[in-house]
Formats: sequence, structure tokens, C-alpha cells
Amino acid sequence: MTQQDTPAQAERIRIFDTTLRDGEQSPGVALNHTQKLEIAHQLARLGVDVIEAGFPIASPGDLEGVSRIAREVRGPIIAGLARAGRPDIEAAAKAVEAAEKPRIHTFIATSPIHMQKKLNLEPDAVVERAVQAVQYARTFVDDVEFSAEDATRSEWAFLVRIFKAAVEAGATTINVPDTVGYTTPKEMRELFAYLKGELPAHVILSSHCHDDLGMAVANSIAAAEGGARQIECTVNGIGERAGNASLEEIVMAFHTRRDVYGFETGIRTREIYRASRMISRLSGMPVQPNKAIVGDNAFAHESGIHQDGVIKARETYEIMNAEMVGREAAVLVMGKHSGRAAFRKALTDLGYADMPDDKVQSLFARFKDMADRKGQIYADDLRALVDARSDVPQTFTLDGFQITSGMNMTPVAFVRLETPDGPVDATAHGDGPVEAAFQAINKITGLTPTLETYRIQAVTSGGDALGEVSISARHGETLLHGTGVATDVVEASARAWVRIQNMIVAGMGAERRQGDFAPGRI
Ligand SMILES: CC(=O)SCCNC(=O)CCNC(=O)[C@H](O)C(C)(C)COP(=O)(O)OP(=O)(O)OC[C@H]1O[C@@H](n2cnc3c(N)ncnc32)[C@H](O)[C@@H]1OP(=O)(O)O
Ligand SMILES: CC(C)C(=O)C(=O)O
Ligand SMILES: [Mg+2]
Repeated sequence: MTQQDTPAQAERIRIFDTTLRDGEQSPGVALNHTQKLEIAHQLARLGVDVIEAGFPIASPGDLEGVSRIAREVRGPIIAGLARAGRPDIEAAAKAVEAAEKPRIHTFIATSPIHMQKKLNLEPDAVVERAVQAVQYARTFVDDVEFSAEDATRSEWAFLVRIFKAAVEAGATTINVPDTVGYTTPKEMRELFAYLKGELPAHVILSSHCHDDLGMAVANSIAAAEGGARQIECTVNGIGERAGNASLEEIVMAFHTRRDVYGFETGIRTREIYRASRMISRLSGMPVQPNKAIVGDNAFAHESGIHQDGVIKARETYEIMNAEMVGREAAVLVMGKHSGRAAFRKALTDLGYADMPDDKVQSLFARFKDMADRKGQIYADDLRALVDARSDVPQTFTLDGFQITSGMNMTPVAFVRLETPDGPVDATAHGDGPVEAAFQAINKITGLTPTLETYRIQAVTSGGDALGEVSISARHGETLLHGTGVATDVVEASARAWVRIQNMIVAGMGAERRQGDFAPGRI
């Protein structure tokens, strides 16, 4: 299908977010009420249709967490999970009772292995339990969802039997979980098409996929192609074991390839990144850098050929705008794979727009050497590269220093600089030995630049390793960068600081500009 064939009327897919229930089942994750509420408000801003807020029978805390969300969050349906049994359903009903739009989601397993080994129930008894659970849930709310746990390892004919019974008992949404992440897209598409043909048209079919084989998103999309109109998923794909289908990937696949799928969701895509960051922070689960849509590298380019393309026209290597998912524009990351176009752009963004071509060429060769050694090159590294080329007049040179520091005492630095007027000494104290040395140097030069960034890294290995200190400092509107190398970190720092002072005296440095490079990366 081409862009011209894009269906004018897209079909609506409901997004059922289970970050607070299945997502919280991620090993090691436990969210308190306040955190759950904060996430639920963000999910409402994101525009999800349903928030599964928890499993109220699990603990009094979970019941209270779901209740608070039901009381305070408006917009989405608020669902509580319940096994097929009265106490669970009563707890769920109590938890969601204050919701504007309450839902009880009840489930029971239908695969032979789960029925025999886990529930120790005959299929007939499972159907009976499902029917009783749905009927009982309907005495509390009008909106009842029924799930057949481990549906994708269940017999299809049995699924039809139990789903029909659940619908007759009052279920309005029928969920088909791939509980153990076992199914495939083809199987899922066919299963949903089959169920759609067997169940009454008013029933909303739903998918719930896990990522054990890395196919949760593909399986969810295939379910929609087969007839699902609700997709259960989590932000960042967090969840039991390998996680659930990732909300942001499904939503952006439908959004970006509407020409192929013809589906739309109610998600406000610009809220995606904020939701992702919040959930990562509160759950303590970091997002892998190469994660689609929300990973650090999802909109970053390091290869020269790609960077050159992106500088000329972003669409050469980007199928979505970073802004569309609430992120800052794509970033160029400088490293050994970068080319001249990106290097020139990075220099321009750092304030060296007027550098002549021959200088850029010679710097580029040194940049490649540096990248081979260090991997990623940061803004400070590039500034150091530029500054190292400039012959900074040595107005001041470090002649010697002595530091007194220890536990429970204020560090004091004695520093001697060689100046145009001969050697000058000063003593100063500071919060740490490095700061004390900086203060002493400032006293001698009479200059007071403001420290912006300070990085230290070992440039050789072993007990006598050299430490390289990189410092960025601001003097008025000018940004300056200095490096110093020594086996002693205080000495390396003092050398870098003296270099910055010499640059100020010589009127060097660059004005900071706004560019395409990510802070901290470049
Ligand atoms: C696929 C899913 O994500 S399902 C949701 C999974 N989430 C959770 O389990 C998180 C919250 N769970 C909990 O806090 C606890 O497991 C509770 C409170 C639900 C139950 O705790 P306990 O009463 O101690 O039971 P326990 O967890 O040891 O065992 C589960 C029991 O529920 C039964 N059961 C499991 N699923 C269902 C169901 N859908 N309907 C009815 N009974 C069920 C099991 O057969 C087992 O019963 P048994 O004790 O008679 O053998
Ligand atoms: C409770 C159900 C929907 C579930 O999480 C699963 O089967 O994975
Ligand atoms: Mg699940």
C-alpha cells in the first residue's frame, strides 16, 4: 500500500495499560501508592483507554493503591484484576467502586497444563468457575473483562466454549493472553480471526502478549489484524519475566505505518517519553539504550554516512520525529564512525563556526585518533582538541603546590605560580583539595572563572597511571576548556585551571551555541 492508499477512516484500537499491574509484576519492582498515583495521572495524560491499576486481593496496600487511583484519576476506565473467586472479585469491586468508569477483570487458566497441574480442575469446572466469576462481577459493575490465562496454549474449541459462556454471563471484553510468550504473529492473526467469527459482534476482543521470544509487539499487532480492538501493554514493555508488549512500540507502529495497518489509538504521542522516563525512574528499571522509541540511542546517529544524511535531510535516516514522542530532536553522537560533515557541524555547534577548512581537516585526523582511543567523544573532548592546537601564551605557569587535607579538617592549598612579575605564592582553603588549589590560583591571577564541568579519567593503567582532568569553565559569556595530565589528580586539576586562566588573559575561548548535540554527549 502506498501513502495515497492510506485509509481515510482508521479503525480505533483501545490501549489497555497494565504497567501498574503486570508491569509491577517485574521481579524486584514494588510501587507505593504515591508512585502508582503519579504514574496513573501520567497514563491519563498519555490518553490510555484503560488503566489496570493493580490486583486488589494481593495485599491491603494494593487494594488501597487501586482505590486511590479510582478516586482521583479521571478519564480512563480503571480496572482491578481478580481470580475467578468471590474474595478476589469483592476486593476488586471495592477497589474500583469510586471510579468514574470501573471495570473488573477476572481470569482463569484454560490450557491443559494449567488446568491439570496448577488449578487441578476439569475443563467443565473451569468453565463453571469462569461463568460464576463473571456473573458475580456483573453484580458490582457493568464493565467486566474475562481472560483465559495461557490462551495460546489452549485448545481453540475450548476457548470458544468458555468465551461464549463468559459473554453470556455478562463479559463485555474477551482477552486472549499469550501468557508465556509462546505464540507467533501468524498463529495470533489466525486465532483472532477464528474467534471473531465465533463470538458475537458486540464483544471487544483483546490481546495480552508477553515477550519471552521477543515477539510481543509483533504478536499484538497481528492480533489487531485478526480482529482485536483492545491491546494490553505496558510502558517500556516492563512486566513478568521478559516483559509485556511495549505500549510505545505498538502505538508508534500504528501511527507511523497507518498506511499499512489502518489503525489509530487515542494516545497523545508527545506524552510517551515523559511516561517512559517516569516509569523507569519509579520502577528502578533502566531502559536499554537501543530500545525502540524511548531508548537513549533511538534518535541518535554516530555513523558518518548517517550523520551526513541527517544533516542534509533528517528523513534519510529517521522514520519518526523525536518531537512526536516528546523527546528533543535527534542527536549526533561523535565517535570513531563519524565523518567530516558531522565533525564540522559539531564544531559549529560548539562555537567554532568560522574555523577555516584546512584547520578542520587537520583537526579531523586528530579527532579520529582520539576516538579510536576513547570511543565516544564528548563536547569537552572536542573543545580540548581545538584548544590543544592553539598555542596558549604561558602568562602563568605552575611552579609548585602543597596541600594539607584530611578527615574532619578544611583542606588548605599553598600554590606558587611563575607570573610576569616573578614567582607569587598564595594560600587558600576550599571544600576539597582541588577547590582549595583553584582558589589559591585565582588569588594570584585575580581571575575568577566559574567551573561548569569537571571530568577525570585515567589515561594509562597501573599504580602510576596518569590522570587526565578536563575542565570547562565560564568567564562572562565565554566558555573555556582546559586539560591537565599528571599522576597526581590535584596537580592535573591545577594545571588545567592555570591553562584556563592563561586562555582568559589571551582572550581565547568560544561562545556557547545551541546545536543538535545532546548535552553530555556533545
Ligand atoms: C498471568 C498472571 O499474570 S496472573 C497474575 C499473577 N499475579 C500475582 O500472582 C500477583 C499477586 N499474587 C498474590 O499476591 C498471591 O499470589 C495471591 C494473594 C493472589 C494468592 O496468594 P495465596 O492465597 O497465598 O495463593 P498462592 O499464590 O500460593 O497460589 C495461588 C492459588 O490461586 C489459584 N489460582 C490461580 N489462578 C487462579 C484463578 N484465575 N482463579 C482461581 N484460582 C486461581 C491457584 O490454583 C492456587 O490455589 P491453591 O492454593 O488452591 O493451589
Ligand atoms: C492475568 C492475565 C491477563 C495475564 O496477565 C496473563 O495471562 O499474562
Ligand atoms: Mg500477563
